[in-house]
Amino acid sequence: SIPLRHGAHRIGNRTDSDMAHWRDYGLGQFIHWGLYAIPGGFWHGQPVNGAAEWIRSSKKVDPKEYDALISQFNPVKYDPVAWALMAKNMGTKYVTFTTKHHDGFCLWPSKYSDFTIMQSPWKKDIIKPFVEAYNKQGIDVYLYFSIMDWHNPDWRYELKTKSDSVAFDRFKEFTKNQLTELLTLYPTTKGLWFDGTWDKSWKASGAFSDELEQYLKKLRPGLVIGSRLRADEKGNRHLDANGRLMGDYHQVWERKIPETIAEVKGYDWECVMTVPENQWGYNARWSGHVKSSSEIIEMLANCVSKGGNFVLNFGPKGDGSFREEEIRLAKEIGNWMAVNGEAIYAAGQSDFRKEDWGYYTKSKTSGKTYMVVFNTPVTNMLKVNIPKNQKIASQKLLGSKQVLPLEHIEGRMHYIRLPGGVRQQPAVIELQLISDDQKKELDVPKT
Ligand SMILES: C[C@@H]1N[C@@H](c2nc3ccccc3[nH]2)[C@H](O)[C@@H]1O
Repeated sequence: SIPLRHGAHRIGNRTDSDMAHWRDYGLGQFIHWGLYAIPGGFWHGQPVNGAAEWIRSSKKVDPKEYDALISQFNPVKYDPVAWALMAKNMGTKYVTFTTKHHDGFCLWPSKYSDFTIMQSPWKKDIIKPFVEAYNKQGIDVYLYFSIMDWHNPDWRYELKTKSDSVAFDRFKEFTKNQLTELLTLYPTTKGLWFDGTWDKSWKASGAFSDELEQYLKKLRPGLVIGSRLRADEKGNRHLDANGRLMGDYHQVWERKIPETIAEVKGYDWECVMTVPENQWGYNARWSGHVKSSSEIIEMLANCVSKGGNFVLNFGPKGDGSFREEEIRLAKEIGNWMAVNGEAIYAAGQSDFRKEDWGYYTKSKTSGKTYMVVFNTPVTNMLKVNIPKNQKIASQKLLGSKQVLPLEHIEGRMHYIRLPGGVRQQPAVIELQLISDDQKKELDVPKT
């Protein structure tokens, strides 16, 4: 292997309890909120193509004109307690919240910037009440932080000259100071979600990104940081020059889900997903396909069946209120999670062969296997191929606890008959399995 000083420092996944807790989340919420929510995808009355939180860049807005949005940021409907309750009712276990997106606007009172919530009419810390409200609901908080910062004059896309490097050295110090602020002001933060690290300047800063990660983890032992922060000294990201993951989980899955379990490569991972096609910040005009709760639940089950977490994004409006579609989605997902959460929470990949009707998950706590059924066959007969030395002791519909008929076909092939009827959401069947020898004991008549 290639000798690396700033490549992966660990072979395999983290084995500590903080990471085990992260692995068990199943369902998370992402929140993108900032100045971009004010224009909401429109500029001078015209819709702007691209993601709403990128409007400054995609519309090539005059920085002074964009930054002047700060004078309009006065979210009178911001209610973190209500936000946290909506998340709780959705069944959310962790939340990732934008402290600073690419535009450089800080939602916390940073001492190192003149472009923060304190310079807006709101004049109060947004993050602190948010963290308190979510923690009160038992939801862990992760802070999103964009390394790329369009507002900071020392930011560079690439380091061409000596003066670029001098400026970028100042920028790296600024970055480290802001991250220290965040971990100090919000000590219950469980992890940092880095973004904006794809440019050449950062790829040339592998050593710094490595030292920064080690510094942050020393400041907060147990902190969870994904693979989007680091670069190795050769400019590789996510995987180092030896193909090893740099970070605690694979953070490449933005708006995409691994097709096969092979693509997961055994790493911890999470998928972050938007409701419309590609809008993270509030956009007044959602064009294209908007996902239904059924589609979102299908993605959630898909991720958990492959050992990952699924994080759904919400983009509050500039005034701090949520749009109707997102409020409805949170409710519908929450209704399903209330009945079927045991198939998602502290669950992961099962050893059953994937079938067309949907996904298997396996609970790490109950040991039970779950069938999350999306595509009911016209026969209502669900194929189940039982792995060697295992038998199904019971098969029940979650919610109704109704025992379903099990028919042996041949060999390890069985059918489970799903009750007919139209369903809006996927049905979940709980399988209680026992090993063959256990079954023999059970079959022996009591003397
Ligand atoms: C989690 C997501 N990451 C940001 C982003 N910017 C991108 C530019 C190019 C390609 C992908 C991107 N994702 C999005 O603005 C959002 O914050």
